Amino acid sequence: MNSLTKDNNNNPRYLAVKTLERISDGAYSNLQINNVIDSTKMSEKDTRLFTNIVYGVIQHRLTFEYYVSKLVKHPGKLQNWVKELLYTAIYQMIYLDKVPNRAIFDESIKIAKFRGHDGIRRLVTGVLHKIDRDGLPQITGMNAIEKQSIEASVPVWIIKQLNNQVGKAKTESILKSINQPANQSIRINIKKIEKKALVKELERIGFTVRDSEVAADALVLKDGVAAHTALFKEGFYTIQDESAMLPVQSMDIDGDDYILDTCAAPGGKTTQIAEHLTTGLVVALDLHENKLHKIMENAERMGVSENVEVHACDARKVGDIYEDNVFDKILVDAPCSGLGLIRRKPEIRYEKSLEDVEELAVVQGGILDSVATKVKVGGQIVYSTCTILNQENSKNVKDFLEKHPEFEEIKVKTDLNLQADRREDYLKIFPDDYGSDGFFIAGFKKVR
Ligand SMILES: C[S@@+](CC[C@H](N)C(=O)[O-])C[C@H]1O[C@@H](n2cnc3c(N)ncnc32)[C@H](O)[C@@H]1O
Repeated sequence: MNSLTKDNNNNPRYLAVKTLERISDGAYSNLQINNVIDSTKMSEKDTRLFTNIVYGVIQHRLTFEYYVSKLVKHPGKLQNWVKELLYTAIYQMIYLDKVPNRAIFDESIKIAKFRGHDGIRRLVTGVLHKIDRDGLPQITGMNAIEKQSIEASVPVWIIKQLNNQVGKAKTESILKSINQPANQSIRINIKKIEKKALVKELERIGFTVRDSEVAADALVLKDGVAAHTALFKEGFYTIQDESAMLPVQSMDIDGDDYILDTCAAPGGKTTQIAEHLTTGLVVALDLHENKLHKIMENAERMGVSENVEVHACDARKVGDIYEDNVFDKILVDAPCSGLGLIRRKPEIRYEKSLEDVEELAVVQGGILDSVATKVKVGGQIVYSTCTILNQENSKNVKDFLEKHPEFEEIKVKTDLNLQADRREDYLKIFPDDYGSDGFFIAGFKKVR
């Protein structure tokens, strides 16, 4: 175990507290975590512990805030880093079976002493010993939704929306599933390698590999980091959630199609489209010019750059650039609140509000309206989001069909025929359905 030195550069618990302070000030968790991993010399084991603690505390933040509010006399007066330190200790005590409480206490008290003064050391020691002696405080004295919110660490407004839209039992099941670890899934580059051969290679270098229940070209990996292999660098696969593979699957692409991908960065779906093209082209747009290089980098790594063109453009203004009726297919993988990614990006739940959801729905509707004239008669638009609330999903489908009688909704098909007996044409995947991200996909055909 690391002991605290003056710079603490390699101590996973100390770094976790610092990283959590930055994230609670608004920094992105994945960027902060990657920065710390890249700029320090932690062992693989300590890197895993560091990442685990940071994500774990973010996932359970509301629960831990509640506990600390009951365990100290003046929670409002605690400095941020002391709160984060207590949360990291509580997380380890509850969720990390292999770490003995004694080690958690010693390390946490050392950090308290190093960063604070004797009073803080005494406070941290007192809180941890109280938990050890009496257990964690009961979550009581509030209504059922507030209790659910604290237990699952999900804001009340999200629970209320879900209760109204999918019912209490489904909401409960979603809440239970979102604090589980996310799957590590990859999409096979069908232009470069067959599934059987890739599985063999991955197993040879130590991965445990299984088929996905969601997407035929996906594999779910354990026991290694998919982004660190030569196979990844050489473009034999890319890292993508299983549900995120479904919008392109539903597009039924022909090799010579001319396709518009309106919200394309970092290019997960652009490269998937390009893998199906021979002489065809996918035009990938994104509002942010500085993100375009990511799309091309991915296309080059995957060996499909000849079939990809990129432009910076607000998708609500495609009318200024493209003629009407030119594209065979259009993908609108819209900017959204991302609530379907709650497992992979745990802080999303605290950052988004109902107002954001409503504002994003207006942007999404604007993009759909703007691309409607650009697809050929007989062509298709696929609309997708990685969120699970109706405002950004089925409501947009309904509004689009009302405004655009020249389109008909078509049933979304997937390679593995998911939810084949559903009543709706669109496909909704919730995070508890298969353990993949929540996603929404709808398809429209231009009939006149
Ligand atoms: C859900 S992400 C796209 C993910 C991408 N399709 C993939 O599979 O890798 C949405 C993207 O839309 C971009 N965006 C946001 N507003 C936009 C707009 N008005 N026009 C075009 N792109 C936009 C964002 O920069 C972001 O990269």
